Amino acid sequence: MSDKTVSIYNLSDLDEGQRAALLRRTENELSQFSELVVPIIEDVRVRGDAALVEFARKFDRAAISLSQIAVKREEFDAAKRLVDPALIETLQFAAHNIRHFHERQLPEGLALHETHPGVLVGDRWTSIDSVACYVPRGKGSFPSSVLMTALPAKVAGVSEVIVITPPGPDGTVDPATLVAAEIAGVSKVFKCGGAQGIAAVAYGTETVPHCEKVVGPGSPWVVAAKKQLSSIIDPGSPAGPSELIIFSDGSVSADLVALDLCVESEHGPDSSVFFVTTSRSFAEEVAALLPKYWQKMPEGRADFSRTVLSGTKGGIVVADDLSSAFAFINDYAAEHLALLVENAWQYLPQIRNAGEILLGPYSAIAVANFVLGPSHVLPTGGAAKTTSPLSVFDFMKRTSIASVSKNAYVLFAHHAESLARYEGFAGHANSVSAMRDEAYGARE
Ligand SMILES: NC(=O)c1ccc[n+]([C@@H]2O[C@H](COP(=O)([O-])OP(=O)(O)OC[C@H]3O[C@@H](n4cnc5c(N)ncnc54)[C@H](O)[C@@H]3O)[C@@H](O)[C@H]2O)c1
Ligand SMILES: N[C@H](CO)Cc1c[nH]c[nH+]1
Ligand SMILES: [Zn+2]
Repeated sequence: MSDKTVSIYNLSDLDEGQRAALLRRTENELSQFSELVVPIIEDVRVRGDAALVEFARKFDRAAISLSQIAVKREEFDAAKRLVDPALIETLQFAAHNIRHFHERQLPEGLALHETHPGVLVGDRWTSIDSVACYVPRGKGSFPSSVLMTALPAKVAGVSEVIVITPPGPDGTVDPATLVAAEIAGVSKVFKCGGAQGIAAVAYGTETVPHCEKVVGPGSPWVVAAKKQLSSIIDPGSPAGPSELIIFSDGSVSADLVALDLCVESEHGPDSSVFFVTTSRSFAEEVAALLPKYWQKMPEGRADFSRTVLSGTKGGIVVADDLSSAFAFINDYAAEHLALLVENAWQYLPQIRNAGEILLGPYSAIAVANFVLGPSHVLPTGGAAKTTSPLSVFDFMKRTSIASVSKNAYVLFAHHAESLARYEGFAGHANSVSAMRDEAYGARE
């Protein structure tokens, strides 16, 4: 047991520096990881599979051989025998909801509008060619993350979807992760995690194919490697250590708030979890309840939660009024935001920045993490200010399409020539004027 106590901050007592420190996440402090991943990445670039085998031994304590990097058919079959059928049913339930949610997101393949007679402009959406889904395995296993990344990619139509994940010390992939991959229609799974896994899909190795993009959550090693390799592979939006802000006006029980504070704080000491409220007495009530719920958790997880909630990356924030509470929430731009209040819809207009907003106690954070439908891979580290949750759009690209008829060309050529001459582009101007003359000629 530990004597750590939950941090309680009075927002109005904080100076600018202290407030800014609360908004900072582990992910924003990547410098030590950024340096350490450089030799790992370089080694994978130069030595490929041989480096992956060595790093699996060093960082995952897994003695795998070159021929064991790619998961074999027999390993999928063995995994299915090992996983409880009830859990397989749950994975199928989650997959159904995730697939359904993302199918509804799909844009029209080709959407054109006539802006002038004879002028069609619009967008064509096509899928990207290949993607690697990173599935973590350091402080737990994440079959749910397979579904939350691979299914949107599959729905988007990506033809090559692979999974990379660290091997366990026995050299195997977590069995439920393999079952989830099969449910998602992914047959290529590779045993490589951390920075070395990201380098493998960026450069390609003898066994691991190069991919156009890598998505999925991961430890700071993964996040730092993605940043480092962003000119070689599209690293997607950041998905670092889990984050949660709970807001409550006191209209639900303090127990409910305390229980949900334990949710994302149990991921690891690098997670960030805050409870924001305007009531000091409610804050103290929630803080006093936390030890009761830590006792109901395994010591390792309880210790992560205590560390987060009693440190500087978590705790309870007491605001003087609702407007300063929501100002903090919007500045923070949390990955997950839970409104634990009776009438949650009333607060929705106050929130501009969050990866997801869970309205009311039944739209529970744990339900959203696993089975609701929207992907649990959401922007972390404050990126929710400018980026969106993982969706089919991460696996598709938009191409502008335009078609101008001969008759419509005359008007457009006239205006294009004006701008071309103003900007000093004679080649541009000549090309439209010559073509316009030809079009005029054709009309006369
Ligand atoms: N944002 C999301 O959607 C989401 C979802 C699930 C999990 N998460 C987060 O993902 C993270 C998962 O992290 P994790 O650690 O459990 O798994 P991980 O697979 O991301 O990291 C483990 C790997 O890191 C590498 N590593 C560990 N120590 C190292 C060292 N000293 N030097 C070099 N490499 C080293 C190893 O390769 C190891 O396999 C957690 O922070 C969790 O909060 C986020
Ligand atoms: N909290 C993670 C996303 O931030 C999702 C997850 C998976 N398993 C447990 N939690
Ligand atoms: Zn979680």
